[in-house]
Amino acid sequence: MAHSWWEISILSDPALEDIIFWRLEKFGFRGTSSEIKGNSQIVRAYLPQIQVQLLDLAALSLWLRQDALNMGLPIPIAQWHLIDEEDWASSWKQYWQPQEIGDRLLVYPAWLPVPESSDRLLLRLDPGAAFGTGTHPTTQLCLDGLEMRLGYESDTVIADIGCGSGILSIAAVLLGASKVYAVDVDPLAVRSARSNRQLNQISPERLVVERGSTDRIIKLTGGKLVDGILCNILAEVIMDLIPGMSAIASPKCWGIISGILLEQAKPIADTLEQHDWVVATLWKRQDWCCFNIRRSSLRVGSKEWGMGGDYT
Ligand SMILES: C[S@@+](CC[C@H](N)C(=O)[O-])C[C@H]1O[C@@H](n2cnc3c(N)ncnc32)[C@H](O)[C@@H]1O
Repeated sequence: MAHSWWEISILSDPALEDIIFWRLEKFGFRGTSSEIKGNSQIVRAYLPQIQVQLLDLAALSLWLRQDALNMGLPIPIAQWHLIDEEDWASSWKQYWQPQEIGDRLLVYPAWLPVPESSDRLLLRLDPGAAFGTGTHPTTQLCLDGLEMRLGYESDTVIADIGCGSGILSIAAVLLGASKVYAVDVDPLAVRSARSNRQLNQISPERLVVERGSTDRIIKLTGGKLVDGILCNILAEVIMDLIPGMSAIASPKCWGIISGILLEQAKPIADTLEQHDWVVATLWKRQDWCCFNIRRSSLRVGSKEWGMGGDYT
């Protein structure tokens, strides 16, 4: 039987975009897109019908109303209706266009014809029901960080925790990583990442995609430690995953960690430092931030060698 999906569209002041994305993500919405219409913006997102009750959507709308009032902005107009699986699959696609990210990547919807030539690395993607189209600021921050990291390294083994559509893992391979282990707790994400792996003609040996989290990485690598970690999940989840990240990290491991709102940066940075990570830089885009971290293996007495990030 075909599933039905909620399609929610929210008309608002563009200044509310971040908070709307954040609320939708917390609700589990996927395929989020935004479009500017005059002085306003429309954010659209989709969620399987069975995952949410009508009353929850009304509550979401009240939260958004409260957010707007707190920020002194016009109250957003949220509308929702049910669409069937086929309509869902085609409706959000029309709002998602090819997108250049950083200096080297071009994220390209799978259903568009492949361009004859491009001076960028083509990352073809059909996220299906998974998160990760490249439109979200946190994904973009991670891709920027990855591009910079892999520009200087070769023969790098990477773990992507919470791979979603596989966008970061595939970018890592395109940028030269020798092996990537991608995990996600959501079976739909695993399916999506595997099919995107195939779409980009990457072998299952070079990009391993499995269901799970940090503990699964240890099993997949046979206990070998990784050189780099990508993790773009919400701050609350990252907090719990930090010990697991330390357990899979080699002494020179780096990490690109995002999904963190600016006001959540300090507790996350403190916890990272307690687990022997140095927060080297903090990048921000809109209200979101991304930590570039590395293992604090260079210690002299209790003093660490490394740049402290400004995350207060
Ligand atoms: C915000 S999406 C990121 C997707 C993609 N990596 C990107 O950057 O666009 C977060 C993903 O993390 C997954 N996730 C949530 N908690 C997790 C956990 N404890 N371990 C592994 N994956 C998790 C979710 O299922 C979701 O696919």
